[in-house]
Amino acid sequence: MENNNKPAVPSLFEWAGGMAVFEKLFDRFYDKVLADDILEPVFKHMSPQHRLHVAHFVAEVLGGPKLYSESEGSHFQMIQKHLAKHLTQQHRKRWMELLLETADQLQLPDDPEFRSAFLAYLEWGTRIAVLNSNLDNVDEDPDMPMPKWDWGVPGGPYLG
Ligand code: HEM
Repeated sequence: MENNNKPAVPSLFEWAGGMAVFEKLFDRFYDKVLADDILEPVFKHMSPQHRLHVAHFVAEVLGGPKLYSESEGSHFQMIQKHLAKHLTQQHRKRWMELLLETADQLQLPDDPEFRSAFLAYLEWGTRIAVLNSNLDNVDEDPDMPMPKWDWGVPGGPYLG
């Protein structure tokens, strides 16, 4: 029988703390990127909106509002932004390292359930970014939907 008293499972976006958390996370992160020897050359020409767009993209993937796809871009456009950037595993690893360091500094939830899902998405997304960055074009539907990431095997946060 269905248990109607079960609390609703929050999205990863809600559990992380909402949009202000994502905007601050990527703002601090790109400050670090621009001060980093390995990543600065890759990002030195990024637009002033870049950090906000990436924050909104990731927030949307994790269950947040559709700010990115409804007014800033699309999954297809995001893929296009990485084409021919010739990213390496060294770039990707430093990107991951700085983002996770920032997440710790801003005290994003550090429960195993949230962090394993968050890390899984970042691993997936950054590896695809590297793959696409070594292509000149991709044969994808321009209307392809945004990816959606959820809690995975744990199914939700540990609520005690
Ligand atoms: C989960 C992983 C990632 C996501 C969600 C993501 C998302 C995005 C988005 C949304 C844009 C477009 C921003 C805009 O509209 O201004 C973008 C552009 C870009 N991304 Fe990523 N990205 C990821 C990983 C990476 C990695 C690992 C690198 C390199 C180490 C990278 C390098 C770039 C570059 C160079 C641009 C173009 C910047 C410019 O406009 O000059 N991305 N990314």
